[in-house]
Amino acid sequence: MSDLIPSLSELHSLPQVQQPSYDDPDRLRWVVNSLRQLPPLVFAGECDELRDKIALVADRKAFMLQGGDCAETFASVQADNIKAKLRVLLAMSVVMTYGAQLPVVKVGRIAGQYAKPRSKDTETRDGLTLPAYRGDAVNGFDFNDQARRHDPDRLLRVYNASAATLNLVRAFVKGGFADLRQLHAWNASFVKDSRIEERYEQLAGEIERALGFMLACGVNDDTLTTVDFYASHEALLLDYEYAMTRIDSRSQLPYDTSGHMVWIGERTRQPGGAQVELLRRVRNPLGIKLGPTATGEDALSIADRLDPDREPGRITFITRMGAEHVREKLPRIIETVEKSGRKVAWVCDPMHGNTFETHNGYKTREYAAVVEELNGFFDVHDELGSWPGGVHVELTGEDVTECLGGAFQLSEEDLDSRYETACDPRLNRNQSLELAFMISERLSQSRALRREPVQVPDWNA
Ligand SMILES: O=C[C@H](O)[C@H](O)COP(=O)(O)O
Ligand SMILES: C=C(OP(=O)(O)O)C(=O)O
Repeated sequence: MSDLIPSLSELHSLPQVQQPSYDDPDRLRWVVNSLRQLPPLVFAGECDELRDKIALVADRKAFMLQGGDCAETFASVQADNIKAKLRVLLAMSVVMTYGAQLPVVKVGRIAGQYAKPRSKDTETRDGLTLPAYRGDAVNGFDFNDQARRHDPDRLLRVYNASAATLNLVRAFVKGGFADLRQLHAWNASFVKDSRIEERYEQLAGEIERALGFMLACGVNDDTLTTVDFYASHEALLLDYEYAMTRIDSRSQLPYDTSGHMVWIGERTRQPGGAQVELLRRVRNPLGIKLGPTATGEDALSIADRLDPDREPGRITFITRMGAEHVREKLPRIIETVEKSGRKVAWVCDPMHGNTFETHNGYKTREYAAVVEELNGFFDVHDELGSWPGGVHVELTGEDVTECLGGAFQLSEEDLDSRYETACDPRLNRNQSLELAFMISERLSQSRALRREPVQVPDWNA
């Protein structure tokens, strides 16, 4: 492609984990070449714009909300589903922006989140062992031989599903759906728990009055009617991410055009590994997951590899320690990184360290543990004087029953009624909104602790 990017065979010669094993290399080659002919899904300039916004997060001037499905599926690429996800993310961001008086950078786990790293390569049911489901990008969810085969043609379906999703997302966020005057409409048939509903309706009413005042004063610009929304996913599959990497015609630099922001997972963040080798060459803003076994030195060594020039907004550390470990493990990591002089965005993923299996066999998370990890995250940052820059959550706009607790006190027995995730349990729309109120309170406290005046960054500066 260019000497700025290693060839696919060079990439595959590096240590790598969590990759599919395809049985037809010719077909894979054909798929990769076909993908390389297709237009980029996102534009380099949009990735730069997001990097600038994340730089504001690292600089304490904004908060980041990153959320969406654990695993998107081809079957769920439907208008209602995408709209519901967007609606919950927009409602959460309004709650946080208004409550904490801080701009919120909105990033979906969307339009590309189709590949999953797994703990085990296989799954056994009733004595039959088959390859584990690795996301629709790799194989099918159904438990039979044919579905579980790793099929390279699925990468083309990922491209098409991502393009269709992005197209609708762009239309929604720029075409009137995200108009702040629609706040009540986003809520129609939404929050059903009376406590949260009351809070949301009260907040929407206050914002409506404030907007009315602004409009009466003659303030009427795009910021009230449209939002900037970005797409992100885990850059897990080397073949796909390589095929989507393009040289930007403006800067002559490579960008992974499969999403605005891509992240490296907890299982694939080896500094000498293939994912890091590819992503260190592309210009996108990058997320790096850090679990409870990560040290401050690990964090620094991967950051040095991915971002030797310490470019503002390039690195977001997404910490997912688990509620049990966050207060013990996180401080050392933050201290080591901050002492090095690096400025990164610190984002809390309160989901991935808090997964367990119930007696009735469901993989789940307790809403209380999610809140507890977030409280630990805020407490640690408040104590160290660093900035709790964002949250990364697995959620859906539907009323699923996948995580326990929350406003409706979902119990293990309730999981049976709407457990629909293809991989890990997601917060439903009520739990998500409830979490947004909790975050907005903690954010206000963090800002008050620092006695920071309200600052409105100039996104376009
Ligand atoms: O989303 C993260 C991982 O893909 C997921 O937690 C792995 O789940 P597993 O342990 O069931 O394989
Ligand atoms: C796999 C994921 O997380 P982690 O790498 O932190 O386990 C994920 O966010 O989908």
